[in-house]
Amino acid sequence: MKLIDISMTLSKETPNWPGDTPFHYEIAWPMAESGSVNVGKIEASTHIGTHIDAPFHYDDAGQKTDELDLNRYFAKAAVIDCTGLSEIKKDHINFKGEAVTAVLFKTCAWQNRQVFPESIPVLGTEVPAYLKEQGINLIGVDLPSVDHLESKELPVHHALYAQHINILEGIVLDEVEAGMYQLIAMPLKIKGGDGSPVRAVLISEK
Ligand SMILES: Nc1ccccc1C(=O)C[C@H](N)C(=O)O
Ligand SMILES: [Zn+2]
Ligand SMILES: [Zn+2]
Repeated sequence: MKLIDISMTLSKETPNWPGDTPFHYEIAWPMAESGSVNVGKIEASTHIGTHIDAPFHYDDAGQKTDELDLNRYFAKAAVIDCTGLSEIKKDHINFKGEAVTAVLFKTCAWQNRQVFPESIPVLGTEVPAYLKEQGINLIGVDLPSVDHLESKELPVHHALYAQHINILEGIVLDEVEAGMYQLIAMPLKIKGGDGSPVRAVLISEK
């Protein structure tokens, strides 16, 4: 069984959403002071790097990070190659395989992970209803958002939410072939949270 890491590295080079809290790590209590151990301290937006959005991120009444159903993040997942598309339409979505509950879109549109992208491909607003019909309850993108970066209305976030589909953002799929995998991407149990960084991995079904 081979794990494929599809997570971004968290460091001071990890680009944050413009204006949001950057990632910061420091050794707050070095061994020389504590006498026994190095102890670190972290600060960051909950939407840093590879992360999930809790529905509370886009709806005040939505589910919080600690209330999420973890089954969704331990899922049979189809990776779909959408390289070069500026809008992903439902015709691009073809996967075979039973009991698939997650679809991961490989766009390869965010190559340099040390810089926040200027523009990104988006999902067509008809895609969520189609995915729901296929039994999907989680989608993932190799991008910092499922909507246009300037969007304030977040039509795709809301269209997914209306279909009870959760969102995983910032995965790295450049080296991953289209096909079927087991996905594991567990959010931290942050009480009242609006999202969480995750360590996302795939296990090949082959
Ligand atoms: N961190 C932010 C700060 C301000 C405005 C949006 C964001 C976002 O994170 C939006 C993005 N669609 C996201 O869910 O990750
Ligand atoms: Zn997010
Ligand atoms: Zn989002």
